[in-house]
Amino acid sequence: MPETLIKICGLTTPDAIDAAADAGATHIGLVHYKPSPRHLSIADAAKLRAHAPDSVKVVLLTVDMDPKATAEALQEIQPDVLQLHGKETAEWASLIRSNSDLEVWKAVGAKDRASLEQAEKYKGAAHRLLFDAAGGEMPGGNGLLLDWRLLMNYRHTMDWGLAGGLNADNVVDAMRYTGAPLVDASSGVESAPGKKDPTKIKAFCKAARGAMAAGV
Ligand SMILES: O=C(O)c1ccccc1NCC(=O)[C@H](O)[C@H](O)COP(=O)(O)O
Repeated sequence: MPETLIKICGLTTPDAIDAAADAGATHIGLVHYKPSPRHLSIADAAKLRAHAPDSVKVVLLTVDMDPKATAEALQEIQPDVLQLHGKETAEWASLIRSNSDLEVWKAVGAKDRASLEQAEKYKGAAHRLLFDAAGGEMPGGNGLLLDWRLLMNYRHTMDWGLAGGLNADNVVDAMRYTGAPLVDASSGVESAPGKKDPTKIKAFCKAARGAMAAGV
């Protein structure tokens, strides 16, 4: 059985990266989006990227960033994954994919089955879909729970992941109901918006890894 991937998103300090890596996260997310409480400048994201150990893959998150600025950010930060969290088209995802060695992920607000089906247009353009709760104030990181029933028995045609309001208390049920191969948490492992809590990160990773080991 493949390992469930665990992404801790919106990290802003070296200590938080260490906490995620030590807890067994497979991916860490760095947000470059000015309105977010987790926003990092390109220079700060590059410093944190350099701090990240080889055991974790670094995911850079952008929102509708123009192609030139995206290319500059990728050059500077050298992430392993680019997560497009706005209204980026499949053509745009495909262009990035074909011009880089990056994994490209597309976040999709899952509000009904039709939104899942529409996301299939990213097949071949993005490597993975990240289903997140729709309708928050910000494009992501809202701590809103996605209705897992939408994903139950859904026949996925692409690699995918589950985000939206996950925390140590609900991640096992989320995995059980949806069979998610990747779980992603941000607000649920914070003590305040933008402030990651090492204890909550540890508890989240422990719960997800425990569920994985139990074959959930
Ligand atoms: O985290 C942010 O502040 C953010 C801002 C703008 C776009 C995306 C953002 N985060 C994306 C993520 O991958 C989050 O982990 C995901 O939306 C889940 O967040 P949460 O519901 O808070 O766990």
